[in-house]
Amino acid sequence: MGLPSFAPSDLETGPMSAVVACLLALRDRFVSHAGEGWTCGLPQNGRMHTVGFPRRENGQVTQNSEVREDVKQMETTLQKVSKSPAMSEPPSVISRPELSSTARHAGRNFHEVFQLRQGGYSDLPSSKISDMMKSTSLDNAPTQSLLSVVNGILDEIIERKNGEIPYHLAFLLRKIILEVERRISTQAEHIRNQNNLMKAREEKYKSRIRVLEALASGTSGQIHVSSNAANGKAHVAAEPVHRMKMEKDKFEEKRQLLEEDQTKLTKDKENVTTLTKDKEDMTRLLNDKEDIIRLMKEKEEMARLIKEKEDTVILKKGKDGDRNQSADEHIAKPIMYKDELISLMKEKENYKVTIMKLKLELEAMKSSCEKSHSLLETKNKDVVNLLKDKENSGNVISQLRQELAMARRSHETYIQDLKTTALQENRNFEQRIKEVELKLEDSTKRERYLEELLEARIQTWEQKEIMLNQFVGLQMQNIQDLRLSSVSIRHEIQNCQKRWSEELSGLGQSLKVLANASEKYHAALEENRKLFNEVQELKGNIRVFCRIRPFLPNEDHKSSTTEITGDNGELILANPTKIGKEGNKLFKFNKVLGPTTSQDEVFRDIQPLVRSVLDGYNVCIFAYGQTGSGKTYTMIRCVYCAFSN
Ligand SMILES: Nc1ncnc2c1ncn2[C@@H]1O[C@H](COP(=O)(O)OP(=O)(O)OP(=O)(O)O)[C@@H](O)[C@H]1O
Repeated sequence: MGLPSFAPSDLETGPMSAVVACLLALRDRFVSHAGEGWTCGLPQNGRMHTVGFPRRENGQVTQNSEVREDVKQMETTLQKVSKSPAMSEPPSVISRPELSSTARHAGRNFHEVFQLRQGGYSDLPSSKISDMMKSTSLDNAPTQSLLSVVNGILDEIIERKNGEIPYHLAFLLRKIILEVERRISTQAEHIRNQNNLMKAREEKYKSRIRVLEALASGTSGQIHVSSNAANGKAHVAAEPVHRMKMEKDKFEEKRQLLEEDQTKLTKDKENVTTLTKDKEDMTRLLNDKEDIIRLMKEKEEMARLIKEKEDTVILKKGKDGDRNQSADEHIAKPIMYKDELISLMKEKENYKVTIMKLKLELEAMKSSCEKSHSLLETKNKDVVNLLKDKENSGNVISQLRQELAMARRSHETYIQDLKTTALQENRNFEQRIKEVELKLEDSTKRERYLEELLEARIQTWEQKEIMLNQFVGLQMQNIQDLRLSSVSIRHEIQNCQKRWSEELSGLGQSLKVLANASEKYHAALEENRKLFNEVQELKGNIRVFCRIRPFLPNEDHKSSTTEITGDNGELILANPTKIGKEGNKLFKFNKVLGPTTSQDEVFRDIQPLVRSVLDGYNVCIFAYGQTGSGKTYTMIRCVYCAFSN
């Protein structure tokens, strides 16, 4: 049987699975040794058989095919266990309080049994080993104890010269190896989960840093808004307080998350410590294997010594042959040497077989050790990477803590500002409350005054309503009276209308009579006018009147004399200073108006001319005479009388 080969890619992608495969190969190797009928000897041709592990049932050994089925079943179970997330946590790190005491007790029992043993493992009673093989004992036993047990059993196998191994011990070895495989696979899964957790945590920290940056940039804006709000609008002041509470809650949540992360990191650190211990155990196992190799070398040395002894025996045999030829009394000695030789030959054969077997085991163990060593180196690198990740995480955490402290300081400053603003706002609120209370008192007083006024006005309006009702009643009565009177008036109007219509008809007839009379009057008037104008024409179109002004008070009455002879318009002027015709001059006019003629008499002569003007005739009147003779006096009077009439 050859050990499984591992590609570098396998080592990179799944070092834990490679370790599991290696241990499985080791297990199969041991099982194959044990499967050769309770005594695990090598065949004569030196080849290893892949024989399954036999089981004892009712004192009989079962067939190898059944054993192989069991082995396959166990391998399948092992794969399931290594892949199962429920089994990913090793029992050594179980933290449940109800199991911890039981686990400690079982682990102590296991350790006591396998460390404080008397003699070899094969000397232990099968009942005790079966007790130890119970799932609780193996599950709760420390890994170091398990490895030491494996080491002890391997030592015992090597020490046994014939390679025999008891069934129960081989089964125990197999179970322990399975348990170790399961733990290693669980650790691998755990490390993988830790890697994923670290990546997720890194993403979370990055997102938190972004959130903190956003908060740091948004906080100043909020302060600015709150300061603006504090200037005038008091009702907005409650909003910053609410926002402050929300910010505080957010910081509390972040703090809790950071504490949880710190706890998780502490757990990771503990897991890394456990892994480091496991690594140390594996290193110790490797050292033990090196001791095995050293023992193998010693065995080789021993074989060499046996060969030398054999050579010595052969030489002795040659000497004894010479002695047989020389003496008969020494017959018994060769027989004794022969028996000794036969036994030595048998022993030599056994040693040869053992040496061959050990050589093969040594080679297999060497290769497995090398692979285990490379796997351990890979694991060591993983552990180093994990430690580096842890350091980086620590740096990130310290950086985040610093940022958190800065954010906390800024938050405290912001809270302080908000408190100051809140105090100021409270003062403003108190002042406003006082003002509002004063206004409320004023409004209460005013309300009372208004209520009283309202009551008075209601009473007044009630009185007015009563009066109005009375007035309305009176008015209604008056309306009734008026209606009655209006009916009577209507009757009267109708009677009047009848009378008026009758009178109008009478007036119409009178008007017709008057119109006829008027027409006749106008006709007579026209005729009269014609006759008047004809009279005027007959009187003369050009008429000359002479008016004699009386002497004014400052004039001499004896300077001139006038004499009017009659109404025929003749006038004689007498000048006493002159004789003859020169002393009496006769003038003839249409009419002569004397000094005693009044203005009305003058107008009486002019009035027909005025009527002719109104009838449409052109008339011209002008005055002629000496300055101061009385022209203006006469004309003004005539015009005045004409317009006045
Ligand atoms: N018939 C009269 N009776 C009394 N007084 C008269 C009469 N006629 C004229 N007088 C008086 O004679 C005066 C002169 O009259 P009037 O001014 O009319 O003269 P006259 O001719 O218009 O003068 P003149 O050419 O300068 O304008 C006035 O004081 C006026 O009162």
